[in-house]
Amino acid sequence: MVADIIINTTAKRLQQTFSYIVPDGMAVHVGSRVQVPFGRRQEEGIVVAVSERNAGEYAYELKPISTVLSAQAGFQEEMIETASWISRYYLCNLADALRLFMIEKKGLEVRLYVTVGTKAPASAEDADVAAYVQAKGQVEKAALSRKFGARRVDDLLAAGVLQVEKGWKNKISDKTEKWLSFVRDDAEGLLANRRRQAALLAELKQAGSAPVSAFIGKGYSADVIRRLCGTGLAAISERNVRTRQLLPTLEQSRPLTLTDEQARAVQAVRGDTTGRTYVLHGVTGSGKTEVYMQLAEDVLRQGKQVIVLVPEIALTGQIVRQFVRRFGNDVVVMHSQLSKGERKNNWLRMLRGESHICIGARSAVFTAAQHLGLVIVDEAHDSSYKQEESPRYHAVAVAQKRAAYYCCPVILGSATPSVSDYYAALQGEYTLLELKERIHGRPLPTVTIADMRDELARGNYRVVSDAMVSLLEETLAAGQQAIILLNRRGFATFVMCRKCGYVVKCDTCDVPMVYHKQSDHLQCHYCEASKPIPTVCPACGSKYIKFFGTGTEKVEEQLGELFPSSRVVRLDQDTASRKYSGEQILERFRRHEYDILLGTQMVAKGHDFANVSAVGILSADSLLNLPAYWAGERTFQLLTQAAGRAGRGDAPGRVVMQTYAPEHYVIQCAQKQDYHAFYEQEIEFRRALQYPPFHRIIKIILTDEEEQPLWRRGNDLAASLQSWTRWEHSPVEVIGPFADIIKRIRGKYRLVILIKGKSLDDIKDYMRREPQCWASGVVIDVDPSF
Ligand SMILES: Nc1ncnc2c1ncn2[C@@H]1O[C@H](COP(=O)(O)OP(=O)(O)OP(=O)(O)O)[C@@H](O)[C@H]1O
Ligand SMILES: [Zn+2]
Ligand SMILES: [Zn+2]
Repeated sequence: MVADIIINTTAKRLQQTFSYIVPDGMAVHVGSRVQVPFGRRQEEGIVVAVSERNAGEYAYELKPISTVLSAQAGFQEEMIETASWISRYYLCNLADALRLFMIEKKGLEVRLYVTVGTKAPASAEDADVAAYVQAKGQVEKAALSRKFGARRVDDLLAAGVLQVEKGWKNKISDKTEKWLSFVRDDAEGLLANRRRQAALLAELKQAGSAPVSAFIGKGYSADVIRRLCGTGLAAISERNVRTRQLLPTLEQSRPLTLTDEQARAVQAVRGDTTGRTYVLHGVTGSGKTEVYMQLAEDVLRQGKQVIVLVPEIALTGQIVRQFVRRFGNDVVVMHSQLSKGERKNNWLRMLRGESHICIGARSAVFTAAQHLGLVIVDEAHDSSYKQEESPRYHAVAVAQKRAAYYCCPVILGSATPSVSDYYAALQGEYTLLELKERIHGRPLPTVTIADMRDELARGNYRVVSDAMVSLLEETLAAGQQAIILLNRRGFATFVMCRKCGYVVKCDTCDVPMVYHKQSDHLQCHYCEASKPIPTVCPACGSKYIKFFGTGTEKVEEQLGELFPSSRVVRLDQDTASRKYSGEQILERFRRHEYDILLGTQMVAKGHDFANVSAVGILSADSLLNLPAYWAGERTFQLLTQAAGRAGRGDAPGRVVMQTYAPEHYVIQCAQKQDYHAFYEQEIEFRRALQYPPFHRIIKIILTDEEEQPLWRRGNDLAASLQSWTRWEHSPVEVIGPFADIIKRIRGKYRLVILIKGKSLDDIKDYMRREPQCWASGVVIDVDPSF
C-alpha cells in the first residue's frame, strides 16, 4: 500500500503531496498523522489518500512511513475535502487549511537527546552525570540540564563525555489510561483470607469497570490491585482518556409552544436532506433562538450532531446559556478562555459523539463532528465570521461546504441578513424564512432622529442631544435602564494644533492617536502604542494643543454631569479587559446594579435585557462615511441591532438616533427598522457599481518597510495580472495598485490591488502559479470584508 501525504508545515515549497510506503501491519488511513523521513530530517505528514498501488509502480524509490503519531487524529475524508476546497478557494496552503481542523497543530517537535560519549569522565561528579545518562540510555537535553545545570551538560558535551543528537518527539500521541474491569465472581473462594482484595472485587462488581486511579484514590494500594488481577477475577486494560463535562448544570428548560411563524420556519427546515441554506430573517426579539433549539432537538433525536456559530462577543451571552439549559451535557462550548486541555477535551467529546452540539465562534465550524445534521449561524451577517489572518476563510462558506457533504441544512439567522445572503434567498439559491413579529406581539421600538446640525444651531454643544436627555430622564425616572452606543473608545479622538493644524499621529501607523483620559496618554488603535501628550506643538512650537472628537470616556463624563444620581457603566475594549471582564459588566447591568450601559458595538449585539426601554445612538453616521462599499450595510445592521435592544420586556422601547445626515436612506430605513426598504435601495446601488453579490472581489495587500520597492512590486504584480486578463480576454478587472486607506500600519507601508469579476476561478488558477502572489509581504484576501 502507498499513502499520499501532505507535510504539515507552513513552508510554501512543500505544498504538493508525497508518496510513502505503508509498512505491513501499520494501521494508516486517510487523516492519520504520521512521521516520515524527509530528506535528512523527519517530518510530520497528514495522510490524504491511501491506494493499493505498489512501490514498484513509481519512477523513483519510495520510503516507508516511520510511525503513526496519532490514530485519533479525527480527520475524515470530508475534512480533507473541505480543507482542499479552502486552499483552492482562498488561495492558501493545503497544510494551513488542514491545520484549521487540528486541535494540536504540530504533532512532531525536534528535540535534542543526550547519550554517553566516547571520552571518560574526568571527575567523580562528571561520572555521576555520565552514569545517569548511561542508565537511561538517552535523556532529553532540556531535562538533563534542569537536573544537573546547563553549564555542566554543555561542558561535558564539549569534552566528549556526552554526545547530543537530534530526535523527534511525538506531541499528539493518543493518551491512554489504565482501567480495571470486573471479570467474574470469586466462586472458588480464591480471596478467602484476603479482605482488601475481596472488598475491591465487590466494589468493582458494582462499577463494572473504572480507571485504576479511581481505586487508588479510594485507598486501595497498587499491590492489592495487581494481586487481584493475578487471580484472574479482574483485569486491567488500556483505554483512551475519558473526557469531562465542563459546563455548569443549570436548571433545565423545556421547549416552548411555538408561535405560528416559528412553527412554519421549523416545519420548512425539518427533514431537509439536500444541504440547503436557509436565511432566517427574524426581527429583533422574534424568537429565533427557540427555532434553532427545536430544530437542533430533531437532529439530536436522529443521533446526529449540530454546530452552532455565534459572533465572538456573543459567546458569553444568553444564546449559549439557553442551549446549555435545554441540552445540558450534550453541549460543548468552545471559547477563547479554555485551556489547551479543555479544548482538547471538548474536541474529543464531539469526535467520539459524547456531545452532540458544539457552540463557538467562527473556528467552531471546524469541530470534529462525525455525523453532522445541522449548522446554525446566529447573527450570520456579523463580520467576525471572516478570519482576518491566513487562511482568510469565511465560516459561513466553510459551514456550507461541510453541510453539502453531509446533506444537512445551514440556517443563517439574523434580523439584518447580509445583502448578499438575502439576494441569494430572493434568487432561490437559498430559502427565505421570515419572522415578522416580536414574541407576544410586542411592538418594535419607536425611533426618533435627532438632527445634530439643529442642536448646534440651538447652542447645544454637548455630545448628547436634548431629545436624548429627555428620553434618559424619563427612563431613569420610571426605574428602567438605558443603553448608549458610541462606536469610538477613548476620550478625544484626535489631538491637533490650533495654530498650524498638526495632528499627532502614531510613529509607525498612518493614523491619528486617540486621547485616553484615564491613562492620560495618547494611544494608537491599530498597534496600541502609546505616547505622552505634547505640551507644545512638535511642528510649530505653539501651546495651542486642543483635543477634538468624542470617545466613550468623554460621554461617560458628560452623562455623570447630566445625571449625577444615576449609575453609569462603560463597556469597551478598555474596560472589558480591565477591572471586570465584559461578561461581568453585562451581568451586573442585568441585575440592575447600573442604570446606563454605555459602550462601543459590544453593547449593541444580541443582548436580551427585559428592563431596557431606551437606547441612544450617539453618532449614527460614524461608519457611514467610510470610503467602502459596505459602509451602508454595516451602519444599517449596527443601528437596527442597537435599536433592537430596547423594549424587549413589558415596557415599550424608545430610541434616539443622533445624526448629521437624517435624509440618508440608511438612517431613514434604520429609523423605520425597515429591512426590506433598505435592501431594495442597497441592492440597486450594488448592481449599479458592480459590487458583491454581483461581482466577487479579491484584495491583494502588499506591505514593505520601504515605499519605493513596494510600489515597484505592486506595479509588477498588477502588470502580471493585467497581462493575463488581456491574454485570456477575461472580463475580470484588475484595479491598482493604490495606497491602502491607512497608508502605513506598524511601520509597514501598504498597497492594495483589487480584482473584480463575476467569476474569479480562472484568475485564481493563474495566481496560484504566479510566484509574485506567494512572495513574502503579500496577502491574498478572497471575498474580503475590508
Ligand atoms: N414561542 C415562544 N413563546 C414564548 N416566549 C418565547 C417564544 N419564543 C421565544 N420566546 C422568548 O422571546 C424572547 C426573544 O427571543 P430571542 O432572544 O430568541 O429573539 P431573537 O429573535 O434572537 O432576537 P435578536 O435578534 O434581537 O437577538 C426570549 O426571551 C425568548 O425566551
Ligand atoms: Zn503647530
Ligand atoms: Zn500605531
